Amino acid sequence: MNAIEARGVGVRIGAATILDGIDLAVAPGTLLGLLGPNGAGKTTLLEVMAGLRRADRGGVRLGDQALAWLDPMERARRIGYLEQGAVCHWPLSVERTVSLGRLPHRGAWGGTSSADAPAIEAAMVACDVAHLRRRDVTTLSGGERARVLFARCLAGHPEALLADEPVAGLDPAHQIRCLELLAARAAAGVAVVVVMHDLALALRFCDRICLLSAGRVAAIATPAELLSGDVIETVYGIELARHSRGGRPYAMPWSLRERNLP
Ligand SMILES: Nc1ncnc2c1ncn2[C@@H]1O[C@H](COP(=O)(O)OP(=O)(O)OP(=O)(O)O)[C@@H](O)[C@H]1O
Repeated sequence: MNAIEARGVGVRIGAATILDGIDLAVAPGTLLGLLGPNGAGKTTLLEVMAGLRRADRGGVRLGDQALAWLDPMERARRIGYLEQGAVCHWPLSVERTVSLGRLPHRGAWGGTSSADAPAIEAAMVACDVAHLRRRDVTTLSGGERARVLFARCLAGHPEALLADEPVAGLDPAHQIRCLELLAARAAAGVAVVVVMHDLALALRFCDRICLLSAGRVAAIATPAELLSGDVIETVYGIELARHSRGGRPYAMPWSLRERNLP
């Protein structure tokens, strides 16, 4: 059974169709990259899959249950959502911020459990922010803050993890570390969806890639399958430089197909 699945999801805003009949199933143990040009609908789809935005058509299933019928606390416990932009509104310490990822596990009376402290510590270590634990999150650099918010998400041990551009703003070492962490969560049985713009990293790390274009699915395939055709070039209007390493094909954006930019 799929851990999380969008079925026929359609979203309209005013007169605009933002998403149109999206079917996307993510099995446990899969790291799925959600890619596509700016404005293709990636964040909108992730918000629908996280239960943060209502679809006008279709819906989302988490395991064998309709997401819309889940109690919000259970939904927060089972789905980890990392929003785009690494925004922290409150001047909390790093450790306290990461501990907020455990809130959905609190009982009706708000009590902590013995699983909280190890989960918080492991998430801080995994995201390389343990040394910042006493710092006020609002004083961190953008990349440090992004890692803290990622740690908050990991600390909740969700069964589906939806991350919107988690590697944006990270240096190359922390980008690789972040994607290795997501791959490790997937290997542990989590269904992971990661929105990204870095084609080379997506092709390198993701098990499958869903390519969105103007609110529709242009392709869902493995990196090798995608690179055996030209759907990536067509969707982005670019030429790729193709390579392979250790038998695994990858590519990087090389040039525009048409020079119609200013
Ligand atoms: N409140 C809104 N009113 C009008 N249009 C909106 C609104 N919210 C989103 N949109 C439009 O919906 C489309 C999809 O937006 P979305 O943020 O999902 O795209 P995206 O693929 O995540 O883009 P990016 O790669 O730039 O982050 C865009 O054209 C955006 O302008």
